Amino acid sequence: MMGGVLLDHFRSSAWFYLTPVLAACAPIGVLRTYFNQHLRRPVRRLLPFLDPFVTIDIAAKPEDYSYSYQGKVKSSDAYAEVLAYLSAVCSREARELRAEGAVEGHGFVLSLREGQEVADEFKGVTMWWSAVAEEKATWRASGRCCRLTFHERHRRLVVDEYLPYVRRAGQEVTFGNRPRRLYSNKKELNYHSRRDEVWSYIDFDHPTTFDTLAMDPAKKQMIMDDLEDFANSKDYYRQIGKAWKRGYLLHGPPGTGKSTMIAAMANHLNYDIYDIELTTLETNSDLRKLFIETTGKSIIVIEDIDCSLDLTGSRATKLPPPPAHDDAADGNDKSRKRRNILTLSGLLNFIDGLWSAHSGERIIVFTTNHLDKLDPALIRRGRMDMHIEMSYCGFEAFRTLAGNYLGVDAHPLFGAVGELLRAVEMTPADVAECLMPSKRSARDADACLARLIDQLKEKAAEKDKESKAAEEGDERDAAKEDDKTETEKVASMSKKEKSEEKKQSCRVMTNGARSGASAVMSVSSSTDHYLS
Ligand SMILES: Nc1ncnc2c1ncn2[C@@H]1O[C@H](COP(=O)(O)OP(=O)(O)OP(=O)(O)O)[C@@H](O)[C@H]1O
Ligand SMILES: [Mg+2]
Repeated sequence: MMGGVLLDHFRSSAWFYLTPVLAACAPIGVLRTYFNQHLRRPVRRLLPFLDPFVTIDIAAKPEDYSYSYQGKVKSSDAYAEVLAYLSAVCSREARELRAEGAVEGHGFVLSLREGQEVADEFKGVTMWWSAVAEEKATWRASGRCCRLTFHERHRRLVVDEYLPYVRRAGQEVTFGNRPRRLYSNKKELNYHSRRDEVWSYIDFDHPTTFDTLAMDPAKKQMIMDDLEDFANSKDYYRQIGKAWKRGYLLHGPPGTGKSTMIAAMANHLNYDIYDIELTTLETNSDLRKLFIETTGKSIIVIEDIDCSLDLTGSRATKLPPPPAHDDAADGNDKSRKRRNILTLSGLLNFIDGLWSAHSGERIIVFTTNHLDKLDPALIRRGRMDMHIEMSYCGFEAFRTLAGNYLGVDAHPLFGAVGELLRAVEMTPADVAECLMPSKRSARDADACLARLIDQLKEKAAEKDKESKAAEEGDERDAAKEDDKTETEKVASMSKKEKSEEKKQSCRVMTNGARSGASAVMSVSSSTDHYLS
């Protein structure tokens, strides 16, 4: 009775139907265990013989779906670099392409449409790239990926050489496709700030080139050669064990073209510029943070370094005087900051400390109007490899400016200008100002050159006046000096006479008071006092 009730209950429950299914599945589990334990390894060994090709997927979105601050999924760097690399290969070979706006700049990136394949040659080995839809696509990510297929025997070549090469080449394509940038540092930094939070940038579109830069042609050529040599010397720097960076110190009076030279350098090498405003930084770690967030192929500039910081003198941390009432609550924080303030040694580390050996080439440029104010440690060779003096306008520099502003290479007034430039000092900025035609449409060379000659003559007259005044001043000083020497002569004569008198009086006294030495001393000292 009891058994019948239980049987009815079992029949009406789910177990009645599940039990046969479970019984049927049991051998599958047993089989799987058996396969894992005994067959998996030999089968894996056999696989390369059956299918010798290996595939690597480079996904559009990284696994961790990192978000940018606007809430968008950040595209994987590697994927963007591979796409940029493949863009050139695709444009040659593929028949069904997709064109997308480049992540940076205004160009297009050509990529494969899904299911398409292109072949790429590397060191005589053929690699196949195809576009596939990723299996793990989610609502967040489009799930596209580039699949690389190659023969098993080229595994090491692909991993060690080909993939790094593809990334590097992709970075170069991306860099080359976008306009150059002028970065400037933001004021508020914290240790965890990302790159876009420490630097802001605008497109750098400065028209200056070495052709339009006015300076001595031989010096200009030397600088251009040096820059090119540096940019092509990656292996050399590795071989000699030096970080791939070079320092240039530009010094000279205001308006001689130091900033213009930096623009010409950036345009010549096609590098970005990072302009660091030191006065906005508080600590050495701020500087380090900025530096770490710079990229290769860049010029890091600190303008007017003598004014930016008190960097002269000792390398020791210079602590500002403590505030009068530093309340306990924020006292710790303040004192921590004060102990870690931006120092000369911090700056030296920035130039050639260990962490300056960042990937990629970097040029560091300092400018100053006062070379003599800088600490020798800061500008010694090796740190600032090349010292470039930007000087007043010479004739060759003037000819460049005349070409730029007036479009003339020769003119009857050039001779007069040349002579005057030899006699007076005028900065290229001032010369350029004179050569700027009042009406841009009509470049009136005669009028501009005549204006320049007038200015130069004015300067020459001023210089004459100054030198005459200086000569007169010198003569007056010399006359004063003569008067002074006369008076001094008289004074010294009377001093001599008086000391003679004193000696005689002493002799008299000594003779008179042979018995007491102290008496002699007192007399002589009172005589001295009198004389003085
Ligand atoms: N060597 C030069 N070649 C061409 N243009 C020049 C040159 N020097 C100066 N100029 C002109 O003068 C302007 C000012 O020059 P620039 O700002 O480069 O001078 P600077 O040496 O950096 O001055 P400062 O020391 O005041 O910063 C430039 O915009 C440019 O038009
Ligand atoms: Mg300047």
